[in-house]
Amino acid sequence: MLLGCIGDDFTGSSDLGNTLRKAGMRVTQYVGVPKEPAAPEVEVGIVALKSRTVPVAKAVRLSLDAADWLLAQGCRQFFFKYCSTFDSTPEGNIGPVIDALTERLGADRAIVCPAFPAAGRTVYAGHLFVGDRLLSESGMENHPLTPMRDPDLRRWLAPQTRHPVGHVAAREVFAGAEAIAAGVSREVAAGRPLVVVDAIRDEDLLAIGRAARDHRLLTGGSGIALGLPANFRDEGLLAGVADDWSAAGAGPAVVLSGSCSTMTRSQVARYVAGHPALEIDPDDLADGRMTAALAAGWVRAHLADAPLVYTSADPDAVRAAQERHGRDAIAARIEGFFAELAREMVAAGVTGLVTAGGETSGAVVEGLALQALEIGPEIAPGVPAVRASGRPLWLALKSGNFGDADFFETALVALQGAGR
Ligand SMILES: Nc1ncnc2c1ncn2[C@@H]1O[C@H](COP(=O)(O)OP(=O)(O)OP(=O)(O)O)[C@@H](O)[C@H]1O
Ligand SMILES: O=C(O)[C@@H](O)C(=O)CO
Repeated sequence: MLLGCIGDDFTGSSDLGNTLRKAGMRVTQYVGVPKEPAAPEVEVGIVALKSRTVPVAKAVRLSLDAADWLLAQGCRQFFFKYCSTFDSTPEGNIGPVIDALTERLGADRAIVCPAFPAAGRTVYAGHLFVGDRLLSESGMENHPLTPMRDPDLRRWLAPQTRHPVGHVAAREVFAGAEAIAAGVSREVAAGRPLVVVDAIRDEDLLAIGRAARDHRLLTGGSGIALGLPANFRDEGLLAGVADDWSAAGAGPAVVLSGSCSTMTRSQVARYVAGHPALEIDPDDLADGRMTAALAAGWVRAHLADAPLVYTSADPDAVRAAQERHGRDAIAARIEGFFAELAREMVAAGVTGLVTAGGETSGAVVEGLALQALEIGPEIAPGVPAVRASGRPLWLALKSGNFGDADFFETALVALQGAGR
């Protein structure tokens, strides 16, 4: 294994896997820290954690366990993947995890760059933009768990870390890899080892990747991984990605959506117009009127038409459900429902699963006790098809904000083949 990655959620981890596979590396995503060594052909191992919004100490412990396993696999470079919208609070978890990883890995510097231009996330003058809006005016200021109220990454990260935060500005990035490397070294020499680096185009990310050739640790969104495979290729270390994806699952497929993001809700609305769909009311789950067994019966009756089961709802409905049942309690109930439903579906012969939402996808993948996912071809920016190792199951784990309105249909074609 050459590159060891730690992802703070499941969909984000497959987003990173997508970038690295497209650039020519053999990628496996692990569901939590594996107990066994990796297969010898794996060039990139991504340990996917559910650590974005857990208490700081737990996020640090999980991330260090992942780092130890990746160290044992012989990785020479490490990557901490967080969200391209820098989802965190003044307490963490991005800063504390970077601090802990720099120490454990003996890294004297860590680039901080959530830019992902293909998804509209850019960093300029140390500020994070979503499309043409500052992060703090993009809707992310209302995020239920990690409201992002300051777009200045240097200011947002400062209270989260023990280290001063530096900056390499766009004009240095535009000057290319050497200028970026010099800029980072200047910041480190000045006592600012966590360095926010501007990036607004893929070519900036490629240059950052070249500049970071010898960095022990990088941190960011999937974007700055774009330039890393070329470094390994230059050294003749890559075997090339096997092109064996044609064997996608021929069995039935199901879409499960627990994401309530604006994009997912428009995807649900589009899909409902042409497919059987079952909307789950959280109140019914809470009082037992709806169960995974009942929903599974409905799904089995519609299996030929790739049915959708969803709890996706607008912010007012979500807020009301949270007030009635408690935010964490209702989330746990819904996630448990999807996990059990997925188990029933796989037992019923489903070979394709599309899941929407990071927490939802994490619950499903953990509920199915999948241990490793091979990263396959891209379905949409940030979303690859993945195959469960050793099982006849193909999945698409979609982050809340990713994909266009037709995403579910597009994903089913990718998972089941063009013949569906
Ligand atoms: N109708 C609802 N009412 C209350 N909570 C809900 C409802 N539907 C889903 N949830 C919960 O909201 C959370 C949605 O988070 P999830 O990570 O799955 O989606 P997301 O935040 O849109 O995606 P991402 O993290 O990839 O951006 C889950 O914990 C889910 O259980
Ligand atoms: O970086 C992103 O935006 C995604 O991979 C993600 O982590 C969303 O949860």
